[in-house]
Amino acid sequence: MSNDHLPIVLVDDEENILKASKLILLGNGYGNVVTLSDSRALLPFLAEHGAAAIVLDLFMPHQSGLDLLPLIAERHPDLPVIVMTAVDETETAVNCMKAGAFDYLVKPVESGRLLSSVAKAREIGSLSQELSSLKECLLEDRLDHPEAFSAIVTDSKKMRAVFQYLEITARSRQPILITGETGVGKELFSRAVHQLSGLKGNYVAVNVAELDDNMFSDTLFGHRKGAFTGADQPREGLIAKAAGGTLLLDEIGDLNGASQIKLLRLLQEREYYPVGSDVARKSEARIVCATNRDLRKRMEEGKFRNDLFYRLCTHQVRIPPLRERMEDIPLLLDHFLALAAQELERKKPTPPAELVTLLAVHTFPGNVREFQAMVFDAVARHTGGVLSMENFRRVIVESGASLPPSHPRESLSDDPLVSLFGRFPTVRDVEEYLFDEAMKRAGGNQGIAATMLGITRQTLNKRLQLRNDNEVPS
Ligand SMILES: Nc1ncnc2c1ncn2[C@@H]1O[C@H](COP(=O)(O)OP(=O)(O)OP(=O)(O)O)[C@@H](O)[C@H]1O
Repeated sequence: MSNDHLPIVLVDDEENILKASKLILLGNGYGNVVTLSDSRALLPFLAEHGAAAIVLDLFMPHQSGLDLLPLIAERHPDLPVIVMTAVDETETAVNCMKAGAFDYLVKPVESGRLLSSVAKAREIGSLSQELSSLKECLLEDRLDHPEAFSAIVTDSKKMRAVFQYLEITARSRQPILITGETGVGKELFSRAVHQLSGLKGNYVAVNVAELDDNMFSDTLFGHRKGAFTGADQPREGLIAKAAGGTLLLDEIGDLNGASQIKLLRLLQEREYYPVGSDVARKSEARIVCATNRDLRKRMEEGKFRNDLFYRLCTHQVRIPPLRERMEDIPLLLDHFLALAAQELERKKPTPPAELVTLLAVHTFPGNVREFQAMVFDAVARHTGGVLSMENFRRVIVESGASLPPSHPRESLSDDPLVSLFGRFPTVRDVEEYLFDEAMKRAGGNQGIAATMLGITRQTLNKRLQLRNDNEVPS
């Protein structure tokens, strides 16, 4: 749960300082700032309302900041406290930090310094609260809003952990990065994040891989009338369209370099300039990014900026590929059979009992999207009775059940056969593998290899001969 709705609490016995600090914060987008001139009111206030961060004076009558610090740390361990004092002594500063202070500012405090400290404190506080909630949720295996995930058909524990993580992080103002191979359902997750966020504005999605830098600025930031030739009318960008809502930047791993800098600025400053305008606009849209690329690899290749990656990955989820959650196959099969039957206006066919076993040997490089297409095609070809396995068999054999290049065989080490052959092997695959292996270990001696294989030398010789004859010369 994000702490954005909670107040920033300023505690100081000097009214002037309270007023000045409050004005600085209000003028910079902090809508909820509470001032307390009597330090004794702080703990009861926190117990009733909570806070996103506290700015605390040290020397106050009745209850000093130094007395309060350990009490706050004990009762509200995730709450960051910024100490703001006239005492410029290293020893005091060290004592405060030891007692749990998040930062130490010496009066008079420059407004930029106060703002950056409060912004950091709020961010850290939010993350630490999220972490505590996440631990709690995982320990209790709890899901508070299962309805947000109703479009995602699954029976997988890995997916449930992703749901739990998103429940906690969806309300934060930080961007969320959703990664996963093509067709795993990233768009569905992005919609679930929007629903969970409680934001009332629009959900807007855009594929940024298709945009060059000019188009990126124009599409996201909009333009002023007359900003460039042909700009006869002003254009509202997608950030404005998604104000108070969510903007999904899909295929973020393919975003061009120049636009990456603009996006980083947008995320850091939360403001942007429409094309042709020098008046900054506040961005009120929550950003979700999705990609099927490996962003770390893109960084190593120099195609994705490090600073943008680290800005995006505060909240990051990886949606597991279908082959890592084969327990989803029966549910998805049933779901897509019903969907296909409804769409094609026919009776939902009954799948043969062995179909799930056949599907389990496939590695689904196109993930759920591929599976959905397979089922729809089978239902379209279905002529009555029990659903034919033939269509599924053909697709699996034709695909060679090969893995996408980004996922090498080692990643499937939990299934030794798939790990060895890249798919569930045919008898012929196994036979050829065994013959080659035996010949290798026997140093090319057919007699020894035949003994190892438990067949006669003649049989081995015949099989090898046959294979050589069938091999297409390269
Ligand atoms: N768990 C699921 N339950 C039901 N439908 C799903 C599930 N996962 C994916 N789908 C369906 O599979 C299709 C592909 O999903 P989606 O477009 O969200 O994938 P993606 O991860 O965004 O892919 P890409 O990286 O190619 O954009 C959609 O039709 C989606 O509705």
